[in-house]
Amino acid sequence: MGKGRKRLEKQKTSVSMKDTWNILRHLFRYAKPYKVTFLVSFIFLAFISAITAYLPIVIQHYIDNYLATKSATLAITIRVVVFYGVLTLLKAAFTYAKDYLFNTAAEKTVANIRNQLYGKVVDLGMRYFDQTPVGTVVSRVTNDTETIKDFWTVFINLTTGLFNVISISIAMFALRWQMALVFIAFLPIMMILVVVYQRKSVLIYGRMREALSRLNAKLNESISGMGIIQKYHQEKRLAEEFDVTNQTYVQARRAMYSMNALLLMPAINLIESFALVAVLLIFGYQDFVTHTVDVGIIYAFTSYSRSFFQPIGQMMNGLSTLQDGIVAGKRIQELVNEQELAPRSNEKAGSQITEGHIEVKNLNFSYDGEHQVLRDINFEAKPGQTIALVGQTGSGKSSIINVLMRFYDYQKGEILIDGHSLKDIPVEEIRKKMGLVLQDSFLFYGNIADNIRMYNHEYSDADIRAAGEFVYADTFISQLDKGYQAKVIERGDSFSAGERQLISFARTILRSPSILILDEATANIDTETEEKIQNGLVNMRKNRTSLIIAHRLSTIKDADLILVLRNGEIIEQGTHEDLIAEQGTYFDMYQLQTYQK
Ligand SMILES: Nc1ncnc2c1ncn2[C@@H]1O[C@H](COP(=O)(O)OP(=O)(O)OP(=O)(O)O)[C@@H](O)[C@H]1O
Repeated sequence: MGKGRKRLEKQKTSVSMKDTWNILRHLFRYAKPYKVTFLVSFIFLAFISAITAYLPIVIQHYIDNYLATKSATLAITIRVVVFYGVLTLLKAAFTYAKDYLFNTAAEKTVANIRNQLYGKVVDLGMRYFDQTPVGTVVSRVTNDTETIKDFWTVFINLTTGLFNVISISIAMFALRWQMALVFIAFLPIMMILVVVYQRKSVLIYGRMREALSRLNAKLNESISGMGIIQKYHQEKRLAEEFDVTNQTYVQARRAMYSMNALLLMPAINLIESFALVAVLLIFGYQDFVTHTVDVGIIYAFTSYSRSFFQPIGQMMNGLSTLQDGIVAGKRIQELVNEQELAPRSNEKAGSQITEGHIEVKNLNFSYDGEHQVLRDINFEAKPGQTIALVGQTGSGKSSIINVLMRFYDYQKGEILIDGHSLKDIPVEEIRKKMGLVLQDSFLFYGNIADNIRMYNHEYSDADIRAAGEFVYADTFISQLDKGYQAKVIERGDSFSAGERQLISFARTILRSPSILILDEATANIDTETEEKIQNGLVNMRKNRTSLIIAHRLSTIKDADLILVLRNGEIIEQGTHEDLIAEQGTYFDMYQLQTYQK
């Protein structure tokens, strides 16, 4: 498994308008279960905007109707202060509620995306993992979903800005529509600024992301190849290369901040000041001509100018995050739509495995549809028989197992188990009745007992122990301080390959499969463990059909049938004695191994 060529991740940084809509619709689908929470937070937002627009009117009213006319009493002042204070408190409380609700819903949405992506990943076929680097899959489920979270934050900021612009416009029109028009007149200039910024930022941020991903790739490659780097004194060369990539990234960032320094806040502040100056000029002129300008109104417009233009600045600031979010959303969508699923069965047929009678007829198989890996494979394993697969590396032994276990679909020929096509047997039934032990047995973080029961609590501790004893794993496990409760670190790195395989035997035998499929460990195993493994194997093979990939020919001398493979074809078959007598490839291999010993 996993020997195929990996496809390189394409760095897509721009997305068309049509795709953007599609992606947004897709992202909103994940938010659907939390729509009520989102809606309530938007209602709070509407109230907050209304209060923001209304607060200056309270002051304006007080100035123009009481202060300017010198009719303000202490009672009136206290009433205004209390009213203003209550509104401000309400705004603060609503802001808390809005932020809390919105963030809760956003976090849940992202968690939902992550769960669904993980669900999809474990459903994908091995072909997908052959073609996709692990880092890419990890990045989809972690980084891209994090980017979506930032995307939601910018989304709420944008909505806040929009609500503010609308409510402030209404307030301004209600106070002095002519003045409101002055502000609105500046909007097209703002829009031009937004478009210019957007065009420039797409390029600059694209360059920045690309430089960053190259930086990450360099680091990644260096860490995985550290042994070779140090062995061949490549440190200096790589450090120089890293520096070049690093400089490109720094340059891209410099372009980014000089663009932001120019186009973001300074430009917006300038426009805001122009709008304010225009308003003051018009007010001043009116006052000069008619002597009717109210000071309170000037106050109100001064405070509106800030709340009106600032959100547009925030919006520009968030554009790149939005773009990142869309790109991340696109990748997420691609993964969700990935069709490279694990092979499915014809569930309706629902055939069962009982005896463990395997018939492989004219089997042909290719991983990529181009290179034929198995050609015209034929063999039969009667219930209880042991079949051994031998052959040089790359001859197709693991591929036969991959196909039998339904990790990959086969294209031509047929595999029958107890007379039923393998394609008619539910995958769950295959996984349950066909016990697989791989060369390098994978152990999960936890303890030995959990690794044997595989978190299926139907099995009691006594069952676990019995399985351990049956495969001779018990001897080494009981010598550990905590026995079956001994800790297993990630991948089981604290155990030797042989010990891991023994634990894996126990895991397999506990489920009492009808068929046993075993890829014999090639790793150096001490003779004592080797002996235990062989004894365990003898016990496991009793009364069940076994298919064994053998690297040490001495271990399969008693097999009922030995298949010798070369380039995906069976070139010899028979019992050990038959093949020795034939004096062909098997004979040579056997001689070589015996001689080496
Ligand atoms: N996931 C994959 N995608 C594409 N080609 C693959 C894949 N896995 C194996 N192959 C190719 O299929 C051929 C048979 O490989 P296979 O793993 O079945 O050999 P093997 O006999 O089990 O070898 P070994 O003893 O080294 O494990 C090889 O040419 C190999 O490069």
